[in-house]
Amino acid sequence: MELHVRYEGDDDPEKCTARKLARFGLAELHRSTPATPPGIVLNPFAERALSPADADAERLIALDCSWETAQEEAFDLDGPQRSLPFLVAGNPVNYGTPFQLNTVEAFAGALWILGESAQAEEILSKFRWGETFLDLNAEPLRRYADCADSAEVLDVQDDYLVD
Ligand SMILES: C[S@@+](CC[C@H](N)C(=O)[O-])C[C@H]1O[C@@H](n2cnc3c(N)ncnc32)[C@H](O)[C@@H]1O
Repeated sequence: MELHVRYEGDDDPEKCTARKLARFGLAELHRSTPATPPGIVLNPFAERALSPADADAERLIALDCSWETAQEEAFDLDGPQRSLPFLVAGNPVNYGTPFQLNTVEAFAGALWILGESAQAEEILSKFRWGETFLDLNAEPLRRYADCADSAEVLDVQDDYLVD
């Protein structure tokens, strides 16, 4: 699966996971919206959750920006918009926070759900906390990857949401 990033460049470049993926040739950065190719857009505001029904996609697109500037309109990129279901961050900046993943975690979670677990492990292997993300989310990822569609993914997600 090709991984593409609309790169805003407003976050700490030293900690930016998208830049690191690009350095290893594991993702491609695009500095403008028109330059970003179409694909499944990983958008936390999207109504439809990513599911194995999206597995025929050729590309995943993330928006790498700070969470302060990650407003809904910033995700206006070409392609079907999908949110990731309940998963928690394993990185030191947002450890344990649900739904607010960094770019490599969002790609890895999406790849796992789409049946591309080897690629998920490959991209996370470049980060010392990468395995933590998979350890923390092992059960939900397995269950989401077994779903048929977005509605089933949301049903599974309900098991992890506390009232
Ligand atoms: C806001 S940026 C922050 C990136 C961070 N600066 C880094 O270095 O990785 C994270 C991106 O990952 C994707 N993402 C994170 N959590 C998500 C979720 N719950 N659903 C869909 N996409 C998500 C989105 O594309 C989002 O813009």
